[in-house]
Amino acid sequence: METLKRTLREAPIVDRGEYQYFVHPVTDCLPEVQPDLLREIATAFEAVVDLDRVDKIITAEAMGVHHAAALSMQTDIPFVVARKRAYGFEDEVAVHQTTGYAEDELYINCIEDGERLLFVDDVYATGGTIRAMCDAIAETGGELVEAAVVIRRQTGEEPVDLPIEVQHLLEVDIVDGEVVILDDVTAEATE
Ligand SMILES: O=P(O)(O)OC[C@H]1O[C@H](OP(=O)(O)OP(=O)(O)O)[C@H](O)[C@@H]1O
Ligand SMILES: Nc1nc2[nH]cnc2c(=O)[nH]1
Repeated sequence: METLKRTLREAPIVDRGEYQYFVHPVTDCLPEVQPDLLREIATAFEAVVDLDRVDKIITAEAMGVHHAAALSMQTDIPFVVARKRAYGFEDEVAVHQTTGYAEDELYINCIEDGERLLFVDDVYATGGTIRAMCDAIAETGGELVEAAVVIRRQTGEEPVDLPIEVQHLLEVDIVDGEVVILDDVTAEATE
């Protein structure tokens, strides 16, 4: 995780209302996304998730998509995206997403009954997005068996209760205007 850690420590911080927000290729596709960073992350996901029991990867638009695509290419497991746009397919399930700074509607399509799913995302902060995804996935007929994010972002508040353990690759906080790495859970698994 050396590239990820180095680039996070260098990440610009912007204010989003009360919320301090780091800007990084993992979470914003800015500055530019380097292919070696995507590979590093996909390889680390392979090390911390039991992929043998996963039929399909699911992610949330927009900033989970590049991670799901990289992991899909590396594992040959297909992926779908919970989109911010409704398609109106018969089995579409709506997700009401609440984060620390916004609310949105997402829509899940194209999950088959009994499919075992891995939820992948860029970051987990309040847990609002994962909570909403868990509830909605339960309505699709699919089974959420694994969940993993690149970055666990501390917010100073307890995250919401979740029905599944969420793996993360790095845990970070923002202290005095800089990203601080609190935990690298992949250190033993990948190095
Ligand atoms: O744990 P939470 O507080 O729910 O925050 C995490 C969510 O916030 C971001 O999505 P956002 O809604 O900002 O949309 P984006 O992916 O389009 O940036 C991120 O991609 C996660 O999905
Ligand atoms: N880009 C970005 N997304 C977030 N989602 C939750 N916290 C953050 C953050 O600090 N930066």
